[in-house]
This record gives sequence, structure tokens and C-alpha cells, in this order.
Amino acid sequence: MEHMNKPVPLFVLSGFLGSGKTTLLTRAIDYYKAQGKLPAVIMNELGDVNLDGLLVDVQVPMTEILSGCICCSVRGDLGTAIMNLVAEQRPDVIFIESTGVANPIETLEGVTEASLLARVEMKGVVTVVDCRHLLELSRGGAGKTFRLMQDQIRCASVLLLNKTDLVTQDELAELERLIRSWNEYAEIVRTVKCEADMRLFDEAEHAEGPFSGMAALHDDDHVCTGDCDHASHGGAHDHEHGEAHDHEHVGAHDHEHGETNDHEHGEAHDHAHGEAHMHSDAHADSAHADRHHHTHDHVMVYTHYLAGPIDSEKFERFIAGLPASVYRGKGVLTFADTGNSRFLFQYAYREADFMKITPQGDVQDVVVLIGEHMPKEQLRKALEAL
Ligand SMILES: Nc1nc2c(ncn2[C@@H]2O[C@H](COP(=O)(O)OP(=O)(O)OP(=O)(O)O)[C@@H](O)[C@H]2O)c(=O)[nH]1
Repeated sequence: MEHMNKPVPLFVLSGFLGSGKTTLLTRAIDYYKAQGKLPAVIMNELGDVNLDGLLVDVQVPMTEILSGCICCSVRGDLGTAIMNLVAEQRPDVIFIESTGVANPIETLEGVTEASLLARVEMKGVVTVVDCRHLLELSRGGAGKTFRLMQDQIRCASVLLLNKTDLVTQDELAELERLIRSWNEYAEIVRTVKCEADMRLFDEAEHAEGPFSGMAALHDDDHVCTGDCDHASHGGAHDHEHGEAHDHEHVGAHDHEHGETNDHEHGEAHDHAHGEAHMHSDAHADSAHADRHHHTHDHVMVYTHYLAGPIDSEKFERFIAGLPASVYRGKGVLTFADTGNSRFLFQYAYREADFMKITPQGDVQDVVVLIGEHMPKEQLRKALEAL
């Protein structure tokens, strides 16, 4: 009975597109399952297909929140997803894999709102960092992506400095110094393919008080970036997670779909056929909406369904020729020249990866590209020509 009343621990897995969040998630799931525990997952994707979900054990309860970002456009869905998972599955832990462009502060606000509806307790933000990507951005100066990565790092209670295989030891030391200057609290773990001691989740679960990412947010020395909004810091952390809450708050956070929003999602709003769209919704709490700031207005998704099997060499040439504006690619493909075998394809910061898979159920061949001001028409033509 006591177990039933215990809040369900909840972790947010953060990190820029392609940094390794799903890689970490699968390790964390294996770790909990090996102890006979039931992990549950909320997976958020900008696009309208969840390909990462193909990598998650089918027995793990998973809720997909697609076509928007839980830090803003589909934030209301997060509360419902958490509430239903807790009520129906009674998991031992919930992992929320945010989109790679989610603003962590606003994601935390979303979780806070959800904790009004379900008995959950926020236990940590684990941010995965793509070493080479951060290094190159830090040397190239500012930019929206760099600032977003900074925010994701600042909010972390644990930082996985991932893809260490792609940088030198000196570069790693340089990165650690940089990261420490942004977040002096979080434990930093160097990893390849997120291979870390998963007891980090146990430690966070049993830690006293609010998780240390909160401390980073409350830090008076916290240096703001152009996108950083102190109002949202306060809003996210006025009260402790998992505690009983005054239900008057719930109504205040309701939002209605269909109204115009006072912030724009830029090109993500483009509803051309085959593309993901961000919902146009408004938060009834206008003060809440006012303090929204969007670090990912510039990000767009292009989803392209393939008519049938394609040639692997042609596809590899397509990938090699992708413009720098494409940050991330994912897909399920059938290669005609490999006996119609099916592959899960990944492209993250210039690295491509193919994994042979046998998808469960009816999974259509699809390529999802995520980037900034991508030449969509050119990409569409190139994909059609495969
Ligand atoms: N070289 C290298 N590749 C890695 C490492 N960790 C993950 N990858 C690869 O990077 C790609 C992206 O990994 P994911 O775990 O899907 O990244 P993600 O953060 O979940 O991506 P999004 O959900 O799209 O934001 C995959 O092809 C991984 O195999 C690493 O340490 N080194």
C-alpha cells in the first residue's frame, strides 16, 4: 500500500538532436529491467513518425507524443501522458525523452504542470552532449543551436559527455572546462555510446531534496544567454515536484487548441504535404505564454515516405551530399540490392549509421530530415530520384 503512494520517479533525457538520448534510454531500460523493475517511456518527436521507438523493447510501456515539442506546442499532452502511464501501468520509473531541440526549462515547466495531475517526482535531467558538435560550435561562436545546448547543459543534474571517440583527450579537457563554467553542479561522465554506470539513476532516485539541476537554475551566478528567461526559471521551480498541489492551479494551466499563439514556430508551421506540423495552440494562462521563448523556431522537419525499395549506394550518395543545414536524419529503408532487407538509418552531425531491423507491425519506408532552413524542394526531388 505504501508502494502505491510512493511518487513515481521521473527523469528527463535531454540533449541536442542526435547526441545519444535514445542510446542512453535503451541502456537505462535494460538496467531497470535487469532488476525486475518496470520502466515506462514518454517519447517526444518533432516529426509525425517515431522511429526511435523501434529501438525500445516492445514490452516497455511507451507513450508517443508526436508532431510537436513538449516544451511548447504539445506541452498539454505531457500531463495526460504521465497521468495515464501512472494510472494504467504503475511503472517504477518514467523516462521522458525530449526532442533534441526542446528547451529544458520549458520542459521542466511541463513536467511541473504534469505533477499536478499525477503522483510523480522529478528526479533529474540527464543531458547527453555530442562532444564534437559542441566543440565545433564553441569554436565557431554563438548561434541558436549553441545557446540551446548551453541551456540543456545548465539544467542537467548529470551530464554525459558522449561521442568521446570523435575528439582528442585535449579537446575533451577543453570541453569539460567549458561545461563546468556553465554548470558547476552536475556530475560529468565521459562516454562512448552512453556507456555509463546506470546506477547514476539509483543515486538520483535516492538523493535527498530537489535534484541538483534545480540548484543550477537557482544559482545567482547563472550567466544568461540571449534566449534565457528568468521568469520561466522561477515559474518552473516555485514549488517542489511530487508534492500535493492545490488543484486550483490545474485550471490555470489548461490550454485550448485552435487559438492563435503569440509566438511563432517559423517554418515548422509550414503544412505542406508530408511534413510534420507544430500545433497552433495557446496557453489560456497568458502570462505563461508571454514568457515563452523559443530557441527552436528555426528548426523544421521534412518527412518523406518512399514508394518502395531503393538502391543502397544511391542512398549513401544522397546522404554524403546533404547540405549542412540538415542536422539530423532518421529513416526506415528497404534496400533492393541487399535482398530487400530493411534498415534503420541514422544520420547525426555528418555521421551515418545503418542497422538491420525487422520492424514489428506495418512500418512504411520513410526518411525524416530535421534541420534549419533546409532546401526542402531540392531534398524532395533528390529523394524521389532514388
Ligand atoms: N561515434 C559515435 N556515435 C554515437 C555515439 N553515441 C551514439 N551514437 C550514434 O549517434 C546517432 C544518434 O544517436 P541517438 O541515440 O539516436 O541520438 P538521439 O539524441 O536520441 O537523437 P534524436 O532523438 O534525434 O535527438 C546514432 O547513429 C548512434 O548510434 C558515440 O558515442 N559515438
